[in-house]
Amino acid sequence: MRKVVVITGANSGIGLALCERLLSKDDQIHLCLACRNLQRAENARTALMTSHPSADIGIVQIDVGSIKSVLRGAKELRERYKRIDYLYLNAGIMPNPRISFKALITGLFSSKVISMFATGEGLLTQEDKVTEDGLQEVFETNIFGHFMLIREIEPVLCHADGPSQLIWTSSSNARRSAFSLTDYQHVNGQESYSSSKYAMDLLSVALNKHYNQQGMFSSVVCPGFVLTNLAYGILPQFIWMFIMPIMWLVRLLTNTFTLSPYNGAEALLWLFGRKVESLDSLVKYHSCTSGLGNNYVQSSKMDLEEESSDLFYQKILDLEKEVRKKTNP
Ligand SMILES: NC(=O)C1=CN([C@@H]2O[C@H](COP(=O)(O)OP(=O)(O)OC[C@H]3O[C@@H](n4cnc5c(N)ncnc54)[C@H](OP(=O)(O)O)[C@@H]3O)[C@@H](O)[C@H]2O)C=CC1
Ligand SMILES: CC(C)CCC[C@@H](C)[C@H]1CC[C@H]2C3=C(CC[C@]12C)[C@@]1(C)CCC(=O)C[C@@H]1CC3
Repeated sequence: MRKVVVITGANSGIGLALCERLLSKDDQIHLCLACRNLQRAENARTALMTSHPSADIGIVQIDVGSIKSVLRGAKELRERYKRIDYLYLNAGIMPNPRISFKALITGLFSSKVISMFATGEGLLTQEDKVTEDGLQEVFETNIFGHFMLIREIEPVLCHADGPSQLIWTSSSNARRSAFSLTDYQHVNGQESYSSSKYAMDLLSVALNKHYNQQGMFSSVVCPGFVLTNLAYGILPQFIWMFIMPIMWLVRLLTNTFTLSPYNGAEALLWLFGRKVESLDSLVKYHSCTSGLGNNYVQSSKMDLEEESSDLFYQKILDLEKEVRKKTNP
């Protein structure tokens, strides 16, 4: 039977590169592009069909920043598929990013220069806003919408006849100090992206604890720094192209400058087909590119305590209840 692979945010960047690479690895899969914009999803399907003419590709409209859309999209997935083998939780935003050039210049002359390039720590702030659902946009898009999607399609993800995998696109920018259990949506602060990506680590650990016995396994990936629409929101594309030689030099310092979506998708692809017994819930998988341009996957321990993961899980379950009450009074 064909493996069913659903990917959110599949129409561009890392998501689209992952689709290309999955089809090259296994052309027998059924790929489902879960995107908010149908025209962009159609364009992506056309591009994928050009390189893989016999590919089996479906589309489902899901805006993970809208509860209504997630519920509608999830219903469609439940009706369409008996089982989903892989769910890549990849869609993500970093709205209104601002670089602190002062921090960048200071960082260049400090001992933290390598970690600054690897994680972007201290260099970026964002401006978040409240959605129609009354949630912080970055939290809802990057985390909560995806969580609701998982909960809604649980019946097709959890089965006795073989495991299913959840694979989150997190970030090296995920930082414990940007996250607070008392402000898990990051209402107060300007590092909503970093906070949401840290929350992803906490959630993945909790999901493993609650769902492994039901056959569902969750992993977290860091794709490195990749030049995609997300990066073009930080600096215009022509500037990135102009400083490309500098970025290749930075690659000599840190293997996290993967730069191309193809390279960034390395660890996401590596997890496809991996035996779930070999995965460690407390580990993140990093896409890495060497100075010579070779790709490989590296793992690192997550910076968290299981107790925080449990507490966050309880909070997200409470929020789910509240949101469901509002949606179906
Ligand atoms: N680029 C980088 O350096 C890094 C990126 N990441 C993560 O990788 C993931 C993919 O981003 P990347 O490929 O870089 O950037 P892109 O902007 O190219 O891709 C983001 C994808 O997410 C989709 N998306 C955004 N908001 C929503 C929404 N509300 N509902 C459904 N889909 C949505 C976008 O759709 P649309 O085209 O309609 O906007 C797009 O397909 C993100 O989670 C990002 O945080 C992690 C580490 C580094
Ligand atoms: C000369 C150039 C190399 C200078 C670029 C400086 C910064 C704009 C970048 C250095 C590290 C980058 C980075 C990200 C954004 C751009 C940088 C801060 C991310 C935060 C983008 C989104 C992520 O998920 C992680 C990235 C880490 C590295």
